[in-house]
Amino acid sequence: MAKADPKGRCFEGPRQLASFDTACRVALALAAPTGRVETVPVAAAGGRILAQSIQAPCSLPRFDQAAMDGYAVALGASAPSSPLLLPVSGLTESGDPPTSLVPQSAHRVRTGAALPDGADTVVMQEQVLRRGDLVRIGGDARPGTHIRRAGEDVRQGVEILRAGRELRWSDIALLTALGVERVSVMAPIRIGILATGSELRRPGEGLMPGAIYDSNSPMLSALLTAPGIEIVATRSRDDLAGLTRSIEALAGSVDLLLTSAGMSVGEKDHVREALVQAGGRLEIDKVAMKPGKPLSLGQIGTACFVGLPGNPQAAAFCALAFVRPMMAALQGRVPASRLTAEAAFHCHPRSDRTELVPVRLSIAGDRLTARRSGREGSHRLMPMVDSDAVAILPGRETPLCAGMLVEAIPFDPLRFGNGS
Ligand SMILES: Nc1nc2c(c(=O)[nH]1)N[C@H]1C(S)=C(S)[C@@H](COP(=O)(O)OP(=O)(O)OC[C@H]3O[C@@H](n4cnc5c(N)ncnc54)[C@H](O)[C@@H]3O)O[C@H]1N2
Ligand code: MOO
Repeated sequence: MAKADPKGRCFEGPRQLASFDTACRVALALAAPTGRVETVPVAAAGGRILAQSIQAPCSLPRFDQAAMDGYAVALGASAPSSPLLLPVSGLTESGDPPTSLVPQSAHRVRTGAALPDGADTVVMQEQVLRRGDLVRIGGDARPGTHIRRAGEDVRQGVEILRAGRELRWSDIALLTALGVERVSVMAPIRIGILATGSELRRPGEGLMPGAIYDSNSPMLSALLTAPGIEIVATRSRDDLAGLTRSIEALAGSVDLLLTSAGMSVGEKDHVREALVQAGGRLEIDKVAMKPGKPLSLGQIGTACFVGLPGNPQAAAFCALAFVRPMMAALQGRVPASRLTAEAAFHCHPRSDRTELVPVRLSIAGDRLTARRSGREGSHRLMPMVDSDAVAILPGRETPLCAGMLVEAIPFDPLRFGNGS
């Protein structure tokens, strides 16, 4: 049943503070993989999430080939006991079809050229003496060297890339070398950003006293932009009917709907109510965190809903802690891991809240350290400009001292162990 909140507005949903960890879990649970797939040219697939595992359609190298510019010869099992004088019987350039080695001869080869049939060794050209059509191969030539064997890099039929992997430049090289033209990837995740606030203007629009520029929408777009992510950003004034219409309109066309501001307890903070009027529901209404306490998580139709608080640090840190992992879940991939760093600061976090603080990371020897940046205040932008991660400080009764380990989320995702 719909309940009336203290301001008498009609609103359905939970009203107690969730812990930060609970909110992280709920966020991920709300974001079920969309399962939508499309095929794209391999050259355009960097950063996209592979939808189906791929088996090697052929081997790499495709054929036995020379690993050095030099001479292909047949030495047999052991090195020659004395220098060999051999006539040069042919030449294979890279790209030439394979030929056969004339017995008791040396065959000129370029790096990457098909090894002539019958040859078992390539001697580097720096290690031979050439006189006219003869080469002298020293007794130090080692049989079987400087040959790349067919299939030594990739064997035909083996699984080379697993579904869920974020394709990177090395994968593009591998797939192209194997002759793969198109790959099946997760179709783009659509994100709608709705900045609410009658005070908001765009740079270029006139700014009356008391108004501000909407920096949250471009900030969030920049923070969330990635291959396979489509973002549409709009703006709404602080009126319930307009906000409800904007939420309805966006929710029908996105997988993830983000609103900025309008989450607090002011007369004009209508986002929760607009969401409910538009047919949505809330799972989390407030979170025991600082900044970001008014954060809300829910669902509207098939879209996940994240109501971000308006203060820029609160909006950005909630996007890093909740929205980025939700994007990963919608794409069917594992969210990026947090980092562990040594605190290079001292503070007294609150016992009842998780604090998110901007930090600058640095590497000293084999230690990653996190130094707190800027002054407190979630309206401030400069601490974020001066940082490269947000540290997560769970509520604690005792001070956090320099040298203790803290978890941090880097602003730019670091990717290791890419899911396969
Ligand atoms: N009486 C109370 N007041 C506030 C509380 C509270 O618990 N009781 N919570 C505070 C916290 S914490 C936050 S965070 C903010 C959240 O407020 P809203 O989500 O309702 O956002 P607004 O009040 O509309 O704006 C807050 C702040 O952010 C600026 N803002 C808003 N949108 C943008 C934008 N697109 N770009 C840049 N800056 C934006 C806005 O002008 C305000 O300065 O509420 C506290 N108050
Ligand atoms: O989320 Mo608010 O920014 O804690 O101040």
